[in-house]
Amino acid sequence: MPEHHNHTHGTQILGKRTELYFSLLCGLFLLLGFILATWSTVTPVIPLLAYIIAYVFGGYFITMEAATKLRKGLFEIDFLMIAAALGAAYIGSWAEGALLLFLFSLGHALEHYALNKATKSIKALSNLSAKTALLKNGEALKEIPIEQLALNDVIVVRPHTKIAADGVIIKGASTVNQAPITGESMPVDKTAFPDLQQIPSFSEIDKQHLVFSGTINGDNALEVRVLKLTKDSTVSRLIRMVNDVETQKSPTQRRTKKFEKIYVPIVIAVVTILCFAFVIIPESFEASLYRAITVLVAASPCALAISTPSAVLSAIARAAQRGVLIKGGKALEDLGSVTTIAFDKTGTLTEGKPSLKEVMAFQNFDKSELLKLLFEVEKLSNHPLAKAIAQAIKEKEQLVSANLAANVKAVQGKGIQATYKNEPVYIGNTKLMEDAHLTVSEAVKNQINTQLEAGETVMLVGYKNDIVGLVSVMDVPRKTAAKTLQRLKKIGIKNMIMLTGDHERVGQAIAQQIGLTESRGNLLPEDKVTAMKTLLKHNNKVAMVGDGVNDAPAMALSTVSIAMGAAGSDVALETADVALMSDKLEMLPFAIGLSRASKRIINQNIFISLGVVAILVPVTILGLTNIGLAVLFHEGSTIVVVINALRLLAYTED
Ligand SMILES: Nc1ncnc2c1ncn2[C@@H]1O[C@H](COP(=O)(O)OP(=O)(O)OP(=O)(O)O)[C@@H](O)[C@H]1O
Ligand SMILES: [Zn+2]
Repeated sequence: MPEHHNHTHGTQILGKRTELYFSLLCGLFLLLGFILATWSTVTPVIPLLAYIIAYVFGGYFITMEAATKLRKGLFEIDFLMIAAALGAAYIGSWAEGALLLFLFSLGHALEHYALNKATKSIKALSNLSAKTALLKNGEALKEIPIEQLALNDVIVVRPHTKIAADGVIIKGASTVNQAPITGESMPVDKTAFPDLQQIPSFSEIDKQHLVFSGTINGDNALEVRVLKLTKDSTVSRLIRMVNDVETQKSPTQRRTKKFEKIYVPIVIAVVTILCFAFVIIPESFEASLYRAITVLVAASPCALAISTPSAVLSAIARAAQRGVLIKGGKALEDLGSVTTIAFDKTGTLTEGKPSLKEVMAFQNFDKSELLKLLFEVEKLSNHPLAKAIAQAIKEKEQLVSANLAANVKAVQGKGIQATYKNEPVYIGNTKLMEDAHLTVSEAVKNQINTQLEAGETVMLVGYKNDIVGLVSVMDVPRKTAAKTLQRLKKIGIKNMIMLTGDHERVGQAIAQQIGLTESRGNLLPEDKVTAMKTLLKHNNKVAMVGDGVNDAPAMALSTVSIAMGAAGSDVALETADVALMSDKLEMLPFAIGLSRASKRIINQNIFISLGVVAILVPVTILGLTNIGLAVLFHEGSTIVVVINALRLLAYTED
């Protein structure tokens, strides 16, 4: 029953650990009672008194929980435990009853302690943020609480201090330790945004100019323009999301819960029947009751209840330490069971920062005019191809923006349309030209093929009813891509498929270089959806790794969506099931390996919990053990299961 492990009912008079102290006090009075009872000269009333006090301390929290649940009409483990303890008292086995309450409450206090430990690394995130910021006001600096920061405020970040807000660097260059958010241990180089006149929105700025609240500045001072309020910062949202994660149940958790719903009433029924065993077999009512209570203890599915949530939480905590946000038990279990992964190409398997290869003018169109057109139009688009083209031309030609382009509209999977000097312009693939009723001549087609042959991504430029030029770029695979895919294969991923909007041939070339099993090109976003549907039909569970640029619909459809570089992308962070905060593809085998390990541990835990019950129940029914041993094994398995789950906190890839 995961709920009762997540919060405590009743008093907290001894602070956060009241539950633990109460349990220890219970144990203390139990011991006292035991000593007094064996000390023959005292009257039996005195040890009894000690046992009663032990009952009060041991039973307090359990009774509170049982009562809350009873009010909701739920009979759960706590209720069973109270019944067992009261029954033990009735038959005069006060010591055993007190032992039961002691171990049960200790077990639970330890569970809570363990779970707190698991959530601690996540909760530590909330301590990440700086408390104050150095606000720059003209030349004056003023220290203010971060909550008072407003958008577009400029703050100064001194060397080796925490960055107090999400924003863009406007002055200075430094290295920043982003480990708290992305899990990357290497500091990242950051520079000022080049064009302070026109600062785009947060998610359109290249990450080398962005800083995040909670990360740590290196050797040089920075000036940062605040682009997000404290409550909306990446770290605040991370904390919020991780807190939500705890309340989402995994499929196994739901299944065990369902099982308990049927199982617990059966236990109650069997135990009730056992109370009347004396009717059939020659024994006293007390003997029957004793057996019934022992069976009750043995049959309680306490370990089962804690086995999955403790593993899920430990795994999520471990992932968070490495900059991987897994949003709940379902995502974790799905990720642990996929054997098929679909990848987006641009920005996922490739760097996403293509270099400009060729700019070619046709039809006597002036080349420098073509360059200018490309720069003006592409700088208005935030597609990675557009960014690369605009940036490269700008640097090469030393262009400054003249704002000659307007009305930019992205045509998904095809390119963009806009106006340049008030005339319609189209930049994109052949499909886009066809849509615009521009005929692609044989000569142009041949030129496209030449470029494709070299592995370049080709785009055409249609302007004033003519195809006036061609531009090609080349994106390179991430350095770690090939190795990562190899590792994925090793841990059991069978199908790795690339879904790209780029030309089939470019896709094939990249796929071969890095070792994908399959590549599909020329896909519009809706084709990616269709491809995903087909994959799901054949493989049942499919993960999709992407950046959300043109693959959001396909990602949404996948069993488990994985966003890369989520630290800079609001949408990806919010919508993906798993977010790799860093841009590091190599975190994928870690995340999947961890998920698989969790699945294994969950299965082991369920096996242990059910196994102990399966052995203990017949043994107790046959009267082969006493209540003390039943208590020891029952609570022992709970503790074993929790410790097994905690191993995930130390998970590393082999
Ligand atoms: N802003 C743009 N400027 C020029 N061409 C574009 C632009 N956006 C898209 N295109 C053209 O449309 C094609 C498909 O784009 P899309 O965004 O679907 O995929 P992609 O970025 O090439 O690859 P992936 O699907 O792997 O991310 C591109 O290959 C390019 O030819
Ligand atoms: Zn429990």
